Amino acid sequence: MWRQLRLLSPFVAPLKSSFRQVPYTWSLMETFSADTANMAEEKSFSRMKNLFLAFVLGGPGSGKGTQCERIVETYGFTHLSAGDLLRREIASNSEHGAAILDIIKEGKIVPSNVTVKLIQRELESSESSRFLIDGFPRSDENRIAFEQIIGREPDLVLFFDCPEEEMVKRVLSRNQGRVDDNIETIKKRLTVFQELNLPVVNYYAEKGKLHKVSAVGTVDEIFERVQQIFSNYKCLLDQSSDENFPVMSTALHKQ
Ligand SMILES: Nc1ncnc2c1ncn2[C@@H]1O[C@H](COP(=O)(O)OP(=O)(O)OP(=O)(O)O)[C@@H](O)[C@H]1O
Ligand SMILES: Nc1ccn([C@@H]2O[C@H](COP(=O)(O)O)[C@@H](O)[C@H]2O)c(=O)n1
Ligand SMILES: [Mg+2]
Repeated sequence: MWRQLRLLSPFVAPLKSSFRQVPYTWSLMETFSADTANMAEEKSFSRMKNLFLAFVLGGPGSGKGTQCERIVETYGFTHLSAGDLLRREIASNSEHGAAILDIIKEGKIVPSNVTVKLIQRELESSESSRFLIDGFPRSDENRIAFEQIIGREPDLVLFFDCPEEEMVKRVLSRNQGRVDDNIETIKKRLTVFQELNLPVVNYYAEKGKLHKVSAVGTVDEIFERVQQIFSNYKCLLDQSSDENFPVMSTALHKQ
């Protein structure tokens, strides 16, 4: 708003003396301001509509991040890990940083508007046209907030299905210094996974968008399963073709 006022100051100055014109000036400025906001919203809406969005779900340690790395290398997606975005907020001492840290330590879910706004910022500021949104949505509330704020649904949802024992083993041997990689927090995260994440998985299964991938086996074996799935999305992916990454089509033609 103040930026708008500054921009309009040359027009406002000659009117200063005329008291009766002030309300008119204000309403003019508010109209300009509202127009600018509407234009930004329309621009964002039209960008969001044309993106290829894949949600990547799975329990803690199921291998989401590992497989996302492979998908990025092969298909040129941009990887947005909701957990990484939240950890970045903590590291940058931002407004919500301390509260986010407490929630992550407890293995709970951060309020959806915080996470969706972080994702929105990345989607809007990137030049990429295809995104993997990893570890999101973690609850129905997450999913609904995304639909409301971003205004659309994903094109596909990958779900890495992994036995609990294997997930615990992988998390405990991850060694990346994460505050939530300890047995107490893992137990809580597994409960949250059962109670809040799985309903989202079921929601997308009912909508026919879910692709369940067995997360048992080597990284290569699992990635082969992922490639099978992506081969069915060739047309849709080509529509979101990224001039900077023509490898997408090549990789899919190799199938
Ligand atoms: N197929 C696999 N076999 C054995 N170890 C694996 C496999 N895939 C990933 N890992 C290892 O398991 C650990 C967890 O993997 P990753 O970080 O990809 O999981 P994640 O689903 O992203 O977990 P989180 O939700 O906690 O972020 C990592 O140390 C990773 O190297
Ligand atoms: N949609 C999300 C995603 C993550 N969190 C919190 O971050 C923790 C770590 O997430 P990873 O995907 O890196 O495992 C997770 O346990 C949650 O506390 C969230 O709140 N919402
Ligand atoms: Mg991860």
